[in-house]
Amino acid sequence: MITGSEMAVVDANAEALGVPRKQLMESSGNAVAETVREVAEPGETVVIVAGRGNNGGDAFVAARFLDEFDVRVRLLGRAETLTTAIARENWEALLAAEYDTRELRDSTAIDLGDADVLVDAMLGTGISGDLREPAATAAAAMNAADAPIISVDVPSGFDAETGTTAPSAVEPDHIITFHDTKPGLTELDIPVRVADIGIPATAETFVERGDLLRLSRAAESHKGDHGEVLVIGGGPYTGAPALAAQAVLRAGADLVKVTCPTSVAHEVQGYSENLILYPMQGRRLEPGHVGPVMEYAREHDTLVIGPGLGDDEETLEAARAIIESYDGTAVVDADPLKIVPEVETEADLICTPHQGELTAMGGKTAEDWRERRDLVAEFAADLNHTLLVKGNYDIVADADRSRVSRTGNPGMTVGGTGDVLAGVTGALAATLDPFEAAGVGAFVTGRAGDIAAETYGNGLVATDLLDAIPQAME
Ligand SMILES: NC(=O)C1=CN([C@@H]2O[C@H](COP(=O)(O)OP(=O)(O)OC[C@H]3O[C@@H](n4cnc5c(N)ncnc54)[C@H](O)[C@@H]3O)[C@@H](O)[C@H]2O)[C@H](O)CC1
Ligand SMILES: [K+]
Repeated sequence: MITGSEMAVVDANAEALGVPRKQLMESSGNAVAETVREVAEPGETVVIVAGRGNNGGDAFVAARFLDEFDVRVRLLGRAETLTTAIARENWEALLAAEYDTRELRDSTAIDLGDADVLVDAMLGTGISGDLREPAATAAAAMNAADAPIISVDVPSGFDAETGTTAPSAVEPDHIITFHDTKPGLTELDIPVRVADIGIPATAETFVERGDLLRLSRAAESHKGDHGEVLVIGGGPYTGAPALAAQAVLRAGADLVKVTCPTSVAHEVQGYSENLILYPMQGRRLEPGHVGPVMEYAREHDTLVIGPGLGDDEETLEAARAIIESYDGTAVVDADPLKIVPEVETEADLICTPHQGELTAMGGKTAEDWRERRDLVAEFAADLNHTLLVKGNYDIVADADRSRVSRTGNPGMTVGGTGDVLAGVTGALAATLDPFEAAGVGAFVTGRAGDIAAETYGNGLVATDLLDAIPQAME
């Protein structure tokens, strides 16, 4: 089962993998035509009611595939109002070949009188709200007609996000849906056929450009609140927390604060005047810092804990206390990763180990990415946290899902790119769920590395990635 918005991601990912939407539409339309052939008898009249988007586009393709079949096809639609280029191209192909197309200007005068079969291609996954005119009147006319109705993808008026049906919706007798069934569709108790439209399986496995659609959706639902992130890092390594914090800002968070030992505060500040510091007395994180750090932590949407902290025993003890008393989303990177398998916490952790850190945590790795993905997924389920395992293919998994991101390049083995990844992921986790944040974080950071490599090749450094993050998120 797949929701309408998830379908849009997969669809755009298919395009990124070289299978453009117009090609998918060709398969969709073919499948619609096949269903019509099953429902209609030779010599009958099939009336297709087409909407303005790609749902209508599917029907235009279907009309072309039905040309050789012994039925009369009449197509009702409004060419000048089509909203997508591929629907328009398929409409124009019908006009050029002189198919029987008719303008549907006024659906109060819709004439379905001689139809033996109706095809409902008005609205698919692109619907928002109840049916508006002229679709509502056309739906009523179709429902009132005697002919069986075939709905394309979903009944027009059905919301593939929530699985709810508008009162004015088309009431079909058959549904031909694409790629996978949609939530609530089978509960309608109408025969549903699912057509394979040639979307590569990896359009759902790989994080690709389509996944960036999640960013605009998150921006809409969070209405201007892009999150506040606290980075807890620094000690033996001074640059790491500063890199992570700058990555947080580049990835679009509203505010970042860094809590780091006073011994490195000056250096962290030196990286950027945009960073706000909460210094902790001393040279490294210690158990005595936990109280005040937790107070800061509660004021933020997400934490990034680990960059540059080091592996001193007391530091790890403090890190453990912080993670155990936190209940939001936290990205855990570098040395504190090794304590994750033993921590008990309400927090949602996104752990970002490289292969070595993964094995130190007790996880397993393999040469083949599919095997590695399965091993990481198993380990994520054991931990009950999200894992983002860095490598030439980054593997992201939580207790029940896994994804693979293929962006990035060998130049990124330079120090500091992991800190950037932790920051980007921490920023994204303020508006996305942890699994999505990890997937998009891996994709965006690798893509920023690819953009940086265009200029610097193998000589790229972590700060080059920072500048490329906004472009990598487009
Ligand atoms: N996902 C895939 O892989 C493929 C899906 N295909 C088909 O495309 C539709 C979705 O197409 P889209 O253009 O996004 O939207 P729709 O055609 O469903 O509708 C958009 C159209 O409708 C107008 N509109 C929105 N809400 C309403 C309303 N409440 N009342 C009236 N009109 C409304 C809006 O303004 C637009 O003009 C999917 O379902 C599949 O059928 C392709 O085949 C490619 C592969
Ligand atoms: K439809």
